[in-house]
Amino acid sequence: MAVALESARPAAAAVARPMIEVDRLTKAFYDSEGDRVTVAVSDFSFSVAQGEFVCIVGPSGCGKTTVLRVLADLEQQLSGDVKLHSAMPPAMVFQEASVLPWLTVSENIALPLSLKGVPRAQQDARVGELLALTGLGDFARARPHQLSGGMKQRVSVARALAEDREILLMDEPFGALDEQTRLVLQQELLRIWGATRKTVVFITHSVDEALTLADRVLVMSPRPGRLVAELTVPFERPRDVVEMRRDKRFWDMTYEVWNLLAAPGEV
Ligand SMILES: Nc1ncnc2c1ncn2[C@@H]1O[C@H](COP(=O)(O)OP(=O)(O)OP(=O)(O)O)[C@@H](O)[C@H]1O
Repeated sequence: MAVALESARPAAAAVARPMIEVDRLTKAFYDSEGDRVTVAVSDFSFSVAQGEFVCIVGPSGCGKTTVLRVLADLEQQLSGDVKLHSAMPPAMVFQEASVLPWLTVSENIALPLSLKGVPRAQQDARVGELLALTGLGDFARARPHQLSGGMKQRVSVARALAEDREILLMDEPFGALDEQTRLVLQQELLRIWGATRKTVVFITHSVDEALTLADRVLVMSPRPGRLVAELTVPFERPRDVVEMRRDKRFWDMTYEVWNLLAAPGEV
């Protein structure tokens, strides 16, 4: 089954229209003989509204990346219904910064545009905007080996934004970074998201990262991943990633999610 892409709907309907609708998704992986090996995700349903930031948390191996790959139309042989109400396929950011070492920061960011044959002047203008948006202005001509891990990941985010796709899929993008860099990039991502209002699905192992970023957190069970709970995150925006850690509700919710992860029940 291929993921269905739809044309964007008229702006009048754009307030809280669903951008992503997943209905009873089940995905199993088979060995070469066709015998079932692993059911990664089972009967998983959720939706994401336009402009919403949703985080998915769950134990290792519960199928989080599989869900993201399904949304990116990278998986075949699944059951259920997956609809993306966007004219363009989603952009993706992975855990490992996927920058090309022989290209400069600007060239890395411009890559999706140059591959599409976008005229050079347009590329330059877009790259200029993205360098400013992601705080990389001083590093336009640097090559990846001259960058820290956090900066490389900024390049990955900038490149994912280059084509201005409506849906951004992020698979543990800050998972390989130290705690302090992670916090800085969470704040940056919140600012970028505030400026662009993409529809974001963000996977993380970190409960506090999910609560820091998301409008809603989906909690998955151990494999086969099912939806255990769906929590609305009450913190007002714009958020300050440090200040919000002084809020008792933040720790109460952290505790609640940890309890769900420790003893998953069915919704
Ligand atoms: N191509 C594949 N072939 C066979 N099994 C696979 C394949 N991809 C994923 N799996 C299995 O599906 C299950 C879910 O994997 P997935 O990577 O989606 O989990 P995850 O929640 O993202 O894990 P983690 O948090 O550790 O990254 C795992 O048991 C994994 O071994």
